[in-house]
Amino acid sequence: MQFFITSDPQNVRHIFTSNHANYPKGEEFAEIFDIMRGSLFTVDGESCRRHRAKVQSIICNPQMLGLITSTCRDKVEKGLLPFLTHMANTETAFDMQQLNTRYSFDVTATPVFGVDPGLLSTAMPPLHTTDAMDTALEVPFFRHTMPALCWKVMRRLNIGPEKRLATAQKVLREFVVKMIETRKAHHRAVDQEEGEEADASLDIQSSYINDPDYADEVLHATLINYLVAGRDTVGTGLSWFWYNITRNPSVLLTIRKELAPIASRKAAATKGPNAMVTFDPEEIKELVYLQAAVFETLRLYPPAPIERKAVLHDDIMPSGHGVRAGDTVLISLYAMARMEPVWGDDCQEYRPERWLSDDGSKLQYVPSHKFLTFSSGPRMCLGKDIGVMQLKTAVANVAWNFDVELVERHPVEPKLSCILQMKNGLMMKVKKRVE
Ligand code: HEM
Repeated sequence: MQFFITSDPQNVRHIFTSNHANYPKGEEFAEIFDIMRGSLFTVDGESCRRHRAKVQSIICNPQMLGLITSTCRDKVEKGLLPFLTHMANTETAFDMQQLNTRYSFDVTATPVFGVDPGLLSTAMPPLHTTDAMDTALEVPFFRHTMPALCWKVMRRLNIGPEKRLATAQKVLREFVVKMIETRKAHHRAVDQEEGEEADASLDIQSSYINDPDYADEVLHATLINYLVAGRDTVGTGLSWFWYNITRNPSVLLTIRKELAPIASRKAAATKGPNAMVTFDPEEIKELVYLQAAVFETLRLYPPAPIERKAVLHDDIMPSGHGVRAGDTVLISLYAMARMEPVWGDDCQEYRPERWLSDDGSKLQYVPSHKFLTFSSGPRMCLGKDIGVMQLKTAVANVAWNFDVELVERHPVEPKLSCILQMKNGLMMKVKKRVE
């Protein structure tokens, strides 16, 4: 098998849009991510169209969007801010990456299962499930880079990284089964109490449980797919955002300037020693600089740093390179963000202004084949607006109420994984901000 590796936006447009039928995810992709096999993430063609339509109808439903938004608001106000207040009062350093994992896991899993896993509660429970998710995305990175025969032999013998992966997959499946059971028990209890009146509360899993297209294995894969789509991307994006802010403090000042008019309207209602101004997702929706700062992080540190496609038929790329049926195409989003022909001389700099019109009042249109962070074409991310809302809400609330600093000499570097986490976490300190 041959790899064709590219970071050329014209090739990307060809692969993801103009000739996308020739570049499916392919059978090997489904094998590499076997924990999600049968879910939208791993399928092509007609099956993909059916899965996508179902996901779209679920997450675009206004009631579901309302639940996702209120979960986000609650987790920020009752989880994230109290935790940071405690860290500020006790002047304790903490791992911001781990905190973001707790936040993004809870905001994702609560609407998916209709049960709050409570990772962001004051008890700070152990992170067995999220650790398992990390492993479930780390080991496939190595599967991408070695001949399939090698990792399949290791899987058969249950040795090396494959042994870790098997354990992680078991933890994840058990978690999903437990959440399904918890929800069913809740439904039964409500039905008994209220007789004929069915439980009208909302969650994503209920839309799948009685659907014959989603038998056990596919149901589990689908629910895990939701967790990965939401938790890994948002959590990772947040960590790199705070890292960028510690290196570019002027961006934080500009974000606060944009938040100030909303904050001053709310300040009168929030007096008291530990009082904080909090921002609802709806209130900050239109803030363009905040959005630009988030996009700039997602450009430089795309949570999913590589895309992989199979080649069905021989083809010629816009760059003039030929690919053959059976080849594999890899696209490095991380490299693309750092290429002068794509983003200009200052491509390595963290500069939210590149996203704004000259007077700074509007976001500029950037085509998705250049800003590939949410993918492009018919397989583009379905949760982009949700993810951006969850990122902006966490950022606005923390940015307004706290000063942040990186613990001195803490080594920040990416981990080798299908998700761009930090290898050593992100050790930070926060101080309660006095205006
Ligand atoms: C910062 C946040 C996010 C980023 C950067 C992101 C990025 C991506 C990327 C790169 C893909 C394509 C994956 C591939 O080609 O294999 C994707 C697909 C997808 N995303 Fe997101 N995502 C984010 C948040 C979310 C959220 C919050 C949800 C759910 C509510 C979501 C739902 C989906 C779904 C369902 C797909 C599959 C589309 C398909 O395969 O046809 N995403 N996302």
